[in-house]
Amino acid sequence: MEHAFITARNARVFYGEKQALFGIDLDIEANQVTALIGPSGCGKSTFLRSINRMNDLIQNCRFDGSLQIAGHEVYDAAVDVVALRAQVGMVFQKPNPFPKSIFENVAYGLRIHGLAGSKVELADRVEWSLKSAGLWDEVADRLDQPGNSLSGGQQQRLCIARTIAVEPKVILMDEPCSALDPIATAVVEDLIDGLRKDYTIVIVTHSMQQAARISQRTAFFHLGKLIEVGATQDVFTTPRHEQTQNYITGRIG
Ligand SMILES: Nc1ncnc2c1ncn2[C@@H]1O[C@H](COP(=O)(O)OP(=O)(O)OP(=O)(O)O)[C@@H](O)[C@H]1O
Repeated sequence: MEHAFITARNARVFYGEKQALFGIDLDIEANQVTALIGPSGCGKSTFLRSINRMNDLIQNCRFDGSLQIAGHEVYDAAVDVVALRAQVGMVFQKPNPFPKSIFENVAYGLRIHGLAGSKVELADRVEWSLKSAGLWDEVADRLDQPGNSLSGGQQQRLCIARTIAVEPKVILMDEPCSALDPIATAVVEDLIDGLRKDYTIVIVTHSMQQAARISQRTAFFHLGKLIEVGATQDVFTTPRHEQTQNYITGRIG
């Protein structure tokens, strides 16, 4: 049997003495959007951040178990974490462009990862990334202006462009639309749907409507455990567990 692109086996995460994830077994398929849902504090973000070892940046945070991407153990001591985070990019809740120009926001990662040889190549790659993020037409004539002069939705697409620029395999998104208005949210949701043909996307969302709109698979977490995972439509229409049912009908969370 073929393995899923990302596999978590008995994944446990601790913050000091406190255990936040309890033995997560989860398969994430390539070129799909997988939504992580569940009540506040259930461990969605902790799980998301363990995929690219963002949790390493939190003091006292420890991972146990196995997490593999394309058959490679992410927590192997030999893993180059900087390279891993380029391969497994992340988009955050609040758009966080660098305090640099629109162009530099995208070019920066290309430079530090040595992905553009010449000036022309760099400019081409920036243009391609901004096009892929659906932002090019809005910024082509103002590339030298600060990234934070853009609207919230544009800034989030700039952050997506920056992530895409370094050619990741996986894009992690932690509530990427929660700071956006409904119109900007719809634009970013359309973008995510388009991106999945080239990337594997894992998204944490508080919005069940959003999970239903954009994901193919949904994983429901509760109190640090993975309660159920399945095709999004099945999880929302015929959940197998009472806790899932309670959450999606608004009784908990
Ligand atoms: N930096 C940290 N230090 C200590 N405990 C933490 C830290 N981050 C998260 N936790 C704890 O780990 C558990 C899971 O938190 P996590 O943020 O992953 O949940 P979540 O489902 O993403 O919540 P939310 O939807 O509110 O963002 C919670 O009990 C939380 O208090």
